[in-house]
Amino acid sequence: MSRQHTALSVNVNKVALVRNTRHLGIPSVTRAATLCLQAGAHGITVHPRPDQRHVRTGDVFELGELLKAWPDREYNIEGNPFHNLLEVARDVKARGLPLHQLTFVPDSQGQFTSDHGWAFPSDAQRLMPVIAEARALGARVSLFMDPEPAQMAAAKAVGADRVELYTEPYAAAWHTAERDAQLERYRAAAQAALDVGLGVNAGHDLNRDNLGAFVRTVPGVAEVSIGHALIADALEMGYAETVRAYLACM
Ligand SMILES: CC(=O)[C@@H](O)[C@H](O)COP(=O)(O)O
Ligand SMILES: NCC(=O)COP(=O)(O)O
Repeated sequence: MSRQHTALSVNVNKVALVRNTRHLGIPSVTRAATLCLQAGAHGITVHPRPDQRHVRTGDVFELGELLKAWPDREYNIEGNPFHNLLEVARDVKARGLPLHQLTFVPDSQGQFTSDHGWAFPSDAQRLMPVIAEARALGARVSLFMDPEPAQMAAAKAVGADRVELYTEPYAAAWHTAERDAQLERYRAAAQAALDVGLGVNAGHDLNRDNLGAFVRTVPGVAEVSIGHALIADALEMGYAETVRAYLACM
């Protein structure tokens, strides 16, 4: 039986990070997204952090306008629903822009980068109303989660549609003897998610080396969102060749 297709969503945060060091508008975030979509990326991811250090609210709207012209591609907006994410999502919806998926990430304000998932039962009560609001806006809700099989039923119970498995521990183990043990953790977590009816996404520090083994070993990965390594590769190879290389890994 053939393996399920995994979508590649390109996170353009790091393009905005470089752009924000001057007031010249280059490199263009929308141009980067266009080139990635033209090369076959299945979607675009943004993580508009409250400190606006990379993708900013205006970028979210401009990318939404861009994605209107690509109706078969997905827009994934990540962030903390207890900070700015829902406000951004309400504005996206009010402007009639695509709002396909909201990925809830439990980052603190000004966090260096995402480094953990939601925890149950402690986060359950506060997540339920914000998940309900996001779904009422028409978005699929994905919860950023550590690869803990025992947590997946709780993620389903609070109303999530998917989980995004936080893959930094896997990526960090790639060149070590822990690689297979890490892969087994993610395989078991994904299976637990699938068993309770959740879709499975994955992301953080995935790259051209570690991506193939992940999607071949972990069952049912619907989408990977990749930013840091992919944009670093694009500095050397260009967006189009880089996206094609990541697609070939899958
Ligand atoms: C949730 C997640 O893993 C990504 O959004 C990652 O945090 C990218 O954010 P930065 O580009 O700010 O590191
Ligand atoms: N959700 C993960 C993401 O969007 C990108 O993470 P990274 O590849 O920048 O680590």
